[in-house]
Amino acid sequence: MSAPIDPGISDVDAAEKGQQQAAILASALPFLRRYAGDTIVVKYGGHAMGVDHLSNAFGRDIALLKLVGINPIVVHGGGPQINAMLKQLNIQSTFIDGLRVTDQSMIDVIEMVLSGSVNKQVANLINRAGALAVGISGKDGSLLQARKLVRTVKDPDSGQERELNLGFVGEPTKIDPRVLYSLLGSGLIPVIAPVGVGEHGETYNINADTAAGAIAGSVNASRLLMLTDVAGVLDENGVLIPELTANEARRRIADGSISGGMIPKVETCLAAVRAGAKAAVILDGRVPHACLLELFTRAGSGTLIKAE
Ligand SMILES: Nc1ncnc2c1ncn2[C@@H]1O[C@H](COP(=O)(O)OP(=O)(O)O)[C@@H](O)[C@H]1O
Ligand SMILES: CC(=O)N[C@@H](CCC(=O)OP(=O)(O)O)C(=O)O
Repeated sequence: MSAPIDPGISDVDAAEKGQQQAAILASALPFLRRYAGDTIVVKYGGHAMGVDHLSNAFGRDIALLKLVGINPIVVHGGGPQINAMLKQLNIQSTFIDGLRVTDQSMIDVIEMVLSGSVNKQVANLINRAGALAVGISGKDGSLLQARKLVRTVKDPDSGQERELNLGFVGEPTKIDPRVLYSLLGSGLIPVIAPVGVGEHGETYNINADTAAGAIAGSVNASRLLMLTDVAGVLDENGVLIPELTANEARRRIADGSISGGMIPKVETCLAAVRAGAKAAVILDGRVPHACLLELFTRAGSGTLIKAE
């Protein structure tokens, strides 16, 4: 009998461990069959990006999905990275309902951070894990077409509607998915920065959740996974809500128990399932291998928002 490779592990232990690993792999079979050939859009959040062991696990998850015959498309954020760059440049920014008010002095910086450093870092994470990812901006191939987002609020005193000026914040008007199909058809993984292009070639800053939802709808993704820095949507006592209907989501946004950055996330999930995605999940990006846990185990996690 040959000696075990690791002197600390006996042959019996190694065989047992091998059996366990094989059983785990085999238990993924029904899930692999369910998603084979499907397109899955993953929103990779700014906060979930900052930690090395989590981002390496994310890169490996996406590479693994591709290598088992699923088509992942990654849309990334970069809010914290934009904050850091604006701070270095002494530019203040404010948020309204989770959206960064974006003036002329910021839009070039935001485009540089999102389409430049962050986009390439995310693609590189996946490439290092053994699959081939290509980083593009939403402007490439006119993928993410947009117009200025108009938000109105009711003035509490007069009761009249008034327009908020969010500057160069865009909302998607049309997705041209040809560049995505071209990359997917060549066995590549698209990694998209949430920067949109207007009718006259102008650049728009699009919330990454919103961009991911619009893209998921346009390619009829079977799942939209939104990785973030909390367990999912929490109720007023901080307890995870495992499943959310459209009505309950709207009620919770109106009563303020869903606020800030969670608003675009939930609105996006609702819009994505309305537009054709079969389900959307808000997931805890602080958990290593959150994507694999969600797709390949019965445990699942986070908050599921389903088509009604
Ligand atoms: N009901 C809620 N459940 C969970 N998080 C919420 C809720 N309401 C507001 N939030 C806030 O939304 C944040 C997630 O949004 P955001 O910071 O934009 O995430 P990301 O950077 O991952 O896109 C949470 O960290 C939390 O502070
Ligand atoms: C309009 C708007 O708010 N755009 C976002 C784009 C990046 C983003 O959404 O990043 P996270 O997913 O990391 O939050 C911003 O400027 O921060």
